[in-house]
Amino acid sequence: MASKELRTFTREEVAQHNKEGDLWVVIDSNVYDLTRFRNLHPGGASVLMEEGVPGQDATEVFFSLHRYEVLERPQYKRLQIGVVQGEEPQVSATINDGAISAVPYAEPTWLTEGYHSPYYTENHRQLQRAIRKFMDEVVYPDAQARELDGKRPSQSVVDAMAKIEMLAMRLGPGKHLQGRTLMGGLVKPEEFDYFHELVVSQELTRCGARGYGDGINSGMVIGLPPVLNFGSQELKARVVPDVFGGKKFICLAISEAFAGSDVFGLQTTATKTEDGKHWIITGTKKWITNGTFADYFTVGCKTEDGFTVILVERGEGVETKPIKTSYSSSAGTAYVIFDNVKVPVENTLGEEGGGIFVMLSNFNHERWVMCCSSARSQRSIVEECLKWTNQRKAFGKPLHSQAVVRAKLAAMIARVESAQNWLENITYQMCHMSYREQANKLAGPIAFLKMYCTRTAQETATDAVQIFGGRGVTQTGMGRHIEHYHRTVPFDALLGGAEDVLADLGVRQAMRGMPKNARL
Ligand code: HEM
Repeated sequence: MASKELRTFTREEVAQHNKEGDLWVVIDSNVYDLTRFRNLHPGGASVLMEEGVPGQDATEVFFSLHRYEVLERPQYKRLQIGVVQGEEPQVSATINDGAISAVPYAEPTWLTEGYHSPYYTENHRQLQRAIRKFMDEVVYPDAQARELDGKRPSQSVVDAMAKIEMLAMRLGPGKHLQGRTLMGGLVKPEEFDYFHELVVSQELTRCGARGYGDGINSGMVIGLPPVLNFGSQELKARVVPDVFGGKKFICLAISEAFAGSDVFGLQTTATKTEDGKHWIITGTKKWITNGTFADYFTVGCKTEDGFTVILVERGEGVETKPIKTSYSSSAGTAYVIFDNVKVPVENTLGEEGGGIFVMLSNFNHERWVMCCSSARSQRSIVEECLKWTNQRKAFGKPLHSQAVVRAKLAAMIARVESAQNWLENITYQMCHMSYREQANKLAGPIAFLKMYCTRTAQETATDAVQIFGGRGVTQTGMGRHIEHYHRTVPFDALLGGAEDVLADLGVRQAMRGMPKNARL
C-alpha cells in the first residue's frame, strides 16, 4: 500500500505528461511520475524518453527489464501517483505473498489445482499453507537481506521459528516432538510424519538464498541427532531445549583439511586424562556449517579405540574462523581449531570407538532432507524460466517461441517432476518402515535419489543460464536467482556424500540383494 492517497487518471490525461520536465508512465494500470526520478534511474535517463515510454503504457518494456520486486521497493513505490480509471492491475507477484503459484509446474502436483495425490492429507495441506505464509512474511525478507550482507540469520527469525517449533519439526517425526505445540497446535506431535517434514523442508527452501538456507540452523539438522539418539539423559536435558528454543546453536564437525568423508583419515585426536574423567581434544575441522556462531560442536575424533563422536562446548581452546565459500557467509561456514580442549567424558555420544555407527545412523535422513531441498529449489528455477521465456521477447516474439528454448524447458520440467515423484515415493516408504528397516531398504534408493537430484539440479542450472543469457550470470536484476542458483548448486552435490560415492553405494546395496540363483 502506498502511504499517500492515489488519484485516478484517464489514459488521455497520462498521455499529456510526455516530456523531460513532466514525465509519467503507466505500468500495470498504475501511474508513475518519473520526472524527478529520470536522472536517478539506474538504467539511465535516456531510455525513459524512448518511443512508447513517455506518457504511454510501458508495462511490457518494464517487465522485460525489471523484476516485479523493483516496484515494491519503498524508494520506487512512492513514485506511484495514481491508477488508471476503470482498470485493475493484472500483474501480481506470484511469489512471497503466501499464495500458491498458478504458473504451470511452479508447484508440485499435490499443490496444483485439479490434481490429486495419494500421499497428502488435509493436515499436510494446512501445515503447508501456514508454513508458506510464515516463510513469506517472516523468513524470506531476512533471507534475502542476510544473503547479501553475509550476516548470520537474524535472532528474531530464529526465535519466531522456535516459537512455532519449526526447529524441532526439522528433525522429523519422533519422541523429541512430544509435548510440543507444533505450528500453534495445527499438527499433533504423534501425527507428525515424514510428509509433514517434507513440507517444512521444501517451504524453507523457497527462501531462495542458499547460504542463508544453511545458516538457518542446518547445523542443528545434522549436529543434533547424535545428541538426541546417543547422548546421556543429563546431556540431552542440558542441550536440546536451548537448541530447539533457538537460544543455542549446534553444528556437526567431522570434515578436515586432511580428510573429507574418509573418517579414518581424520587427525583430530581425543585422549583421556589420567583420571579418565575428561577428553583432551586437539585438531582442526574445515567447512563446518554454522560453526562461526555455534555453541556446541558434534565432533568426530580419533581415539584409542578408533573413531568416537564427542560433544564439545564453545569455551577455552575452541576457536572458529569464517571460511569464504561461493555462497554467503550467512551460513557461518567455519574453520574450527580445538587446542587442548578439556571435555567431560559424559559428553561422549555413543560407544567409545563406535563413532561410525553414530554417524551412519543419521545419513539416510540427512540425505533425504537434502533431496527435499534440491527438488524444491529446482522447481523455483523452472518457475523463473517459464516466466522469463513468456515475458521476454526476442526477434519480436516471446523466447518460448524458439524450439530450442522449449526443448530446454521440457527437459527441466521432466527432471524436476521425476525428482519430486521419486522423493514422494521414498517418503511414503519411510512413513511405513521402522528406522532399522529404512537403513536396510532405503540407503540405496536415497543415495540414488540424492545423486539424481543434484546431478539434474546442475543440468537445470546450466540450461537456465543459457535461457537467461548474460542475466543468468548477473547478481542483480532479472536473472539474479539464476545466477545465485548456478553459483551455489554445486554445494548440494558435495554435502552428505559426493554423487559418485552415492551412486556406488546404491549399486553395491543392490548387488547385496541379488538372489543367489539369478541368471539370464
Ligand atoms: C517505476 C519505473 C521504473 C523504476 C522504479 C525503474 C528502476 C530500475 C532499476 C532499480 C534498475 C536496475 C536494475 C534492477 O534492479 O532491476 C533499472 C534498470 C533499467 N531500467 Fe528501469 N525503472 C523504471 C522504468 C523503466 C522504464 C519505463 C524503462 C523503459 C525503457 C526502463 C529501462 C531500464 C533499463 C534499460 C534498465 C537496465 C536493465 C539491465 O541492466 O538489464 N526502466 N530500472
